[in-house]
Order: sequence, then structure tokens, then C-alpha cells
Amino acid sequence: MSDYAIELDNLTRTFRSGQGKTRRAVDQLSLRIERGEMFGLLGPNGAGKTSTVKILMTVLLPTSGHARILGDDVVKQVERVRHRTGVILGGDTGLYARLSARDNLLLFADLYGIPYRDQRRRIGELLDVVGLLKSERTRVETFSRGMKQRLHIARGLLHDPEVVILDEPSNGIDPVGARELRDLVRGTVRNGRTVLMTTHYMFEADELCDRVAVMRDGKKIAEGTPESLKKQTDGQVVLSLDIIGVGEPELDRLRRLPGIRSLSVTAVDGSQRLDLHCDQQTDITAAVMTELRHLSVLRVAKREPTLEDAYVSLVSGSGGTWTS
Ligand SMILES: Nc1ncnc2c1ncn2[C@@H]1O[C@H](COP(=O)(O)OP(=O)(O)OP(=O)(O)O)[C@@H](O)[C@H]1O
Repeated sequence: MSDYAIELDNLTRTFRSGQGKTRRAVDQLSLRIERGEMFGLLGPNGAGKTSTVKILMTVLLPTSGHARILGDDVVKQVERVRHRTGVILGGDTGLYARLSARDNLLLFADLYGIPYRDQRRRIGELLDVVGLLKSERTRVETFSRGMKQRLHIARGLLHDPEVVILDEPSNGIDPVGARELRDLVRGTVRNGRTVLMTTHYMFEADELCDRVAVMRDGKKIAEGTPESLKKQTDGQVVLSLDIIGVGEPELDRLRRLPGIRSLSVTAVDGSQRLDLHCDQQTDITAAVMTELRHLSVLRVAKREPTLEDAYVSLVSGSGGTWTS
């Protein structure tokens, strides 16, 4: 029996991307996830998270390398892997909109081969813990996104899997609903199980995960506890500017300034938020303002880096890997 719940060894998946070129969606990815651990897979769009998860779900074949769940190979022991793994994908697919919550679960209980005598009790318990007992007879097409996500959770736990794969749990859900969902993930979904979760939100991973791995361009560029990721920004400060009209030429010049480690730009209410990750020792405010003198700078502030900054710095940086 394997000591690990999930093991990836040099997992690689390539896709053809037109004109005979190939693209490595997952590139020599190796990971060890302990039993009972809640593990976060992070990365920007296109990093390779979904491809990795699909391989673990046994719906996408790796090009090379191996993936095992509880010691079972995801290519050679598909039935065993599916039986022991629960998949919670969320969104609009995977549920029957014209059926009620309860009828959806009855249908999937049949598909999972749950004995008829156990189905009603199990479904009742799950509807209760995900907070849908009052709406059990309501058609899913009238459900809010948050309610659908709760039903996805119930569906994924029906056969009481030992390992759960959870894709973007709070995607598209309002902040209050997202907080409630995180509580549900922490309690009901985890409940002694191993959970592999993908997310775009660093703070979500920080709240829920024991360890995280950050992917970029199919590769693992960082792995460790959220705490150790935060330490990456020790000795740094963020100079944050709201600005109009900043483009690549200015960003290029800023990147070359001594003391700037990395930078990121996001659109905010008709302007741009430029965050510069700088060494604490060097005050580069004057040099930055000189580079930007031809643009409208609406606001300048200095702040302590957050975990999100550590993540942004990693995925936008020039690529030193970090493991702890
Ligand atoms: N079926 C496919 N055919 C061709 N290319 C693909 C296919 N699936 C994924 N890719 C490519 O592989 C890369 C990784 O995609 P993947 O969906 O795994 O990333 P991701 O980290 O899950 O991104 P997102 O957060 O946007 O879902 C991307 O460049 C994507 O375009």
C-alpha cells in the first residue's frame, strides 16, 4: 500500500497546437500529497491545473510519467481510482437542471452503485450538511450558483470517497456565499479525507490548505506551506500606484530599476493599478516617479506585501523555483 494519497512522477501531457507544433500543458510534474492533507494547486490561466486534474480524474491520458491515487495507477486501474475518488467540478455542467436536488442525487447514487437501501439515508444526510434540505424538491434550474455548488459537493461525496478533487470551489460566488462554502469545504468535504483543490485565489488556499504548489507553463515553480510562501516576500515592500496609460515601454524601464524585484498591472475602475515589489532597503519612489513623469499618477501608496503579492511575484517573476 502506498504511503501517499496522490503521487505524480514526471507527469507530462502535450497537445498539438496547430501548424504541427506541440504544447506541454503539464511538464514533468512531480508531487507527493500525504493522506489526510488538504493540498492546493495554484497558477494563472493556462498553467496546467485543469489538465493535471483531468488526468487524476481518469478522463485525460498522460503523454508520459505516472499518476497514482492511493497507490492505484490512474491509467491502469481506472475503476479502482474512480471508486475511491470524488470529483467536485462546480459550474452548470454535471447536474440535471430539470430534476430536483434530491432526484439528481438519487440518479447519481444509482450510477455510483450505492445500494438502494442506503440511498435515501445517505442523500438525506448530505442534503442536510450542505444546507439544501429545505430545497430538496426544487428543480436545480432555479438554484443560485452557490446552491448548485452545494449540490455538486453532495454529489461528489455520495460514495464517501477517500480522496476528493475540488476544482475552483468559490468561482463566481459572492463573498458571503464563498465564505460559507469554505466552511463547508473545511468541515464536510475534508472530514479526514485527502483533498486536492485548484484555485485562482491565494487567500482561499491560505485559509484552507496545509500545503500548496504553484504551477506556471505546466511546471511546478513553488511548493510549500502558505506560511513559507509568505516568507518569500520578507524584506520587500509594495509600492502601489493608480495610473492612466502605462504601457510596455514604461514597464520595461521600471523592471530595469535597481531594487525592483517584480511588478504587476491590473485594470481598476478605468485606471491601472501598478504594484511594484521592491527591496525594503532601497527607496525607489523618486526614481519610479521620474520614469512615469509623462503619465497621470492618481495615487501612490506603500504597503506590506500580502500572500497574494507573494503569489503574483512568483508567477510573474523571472522564474527562480522555491521549495520548502
Ligand atoms: N484539449 C486541448 N487541446 C489543446 N490545448 C489544450 C487542451 N487543453 C488544454 N490545452 C492547453 O494546455 C495549457 C494548459 O491548460 P489548462 O486548462 O490545463 O490550464 P489551467 O491552469 O487549468 O488554466 P485555467 O485556470 O484557465 O483553467 C493551455 O495552454 C491550454 O490552452
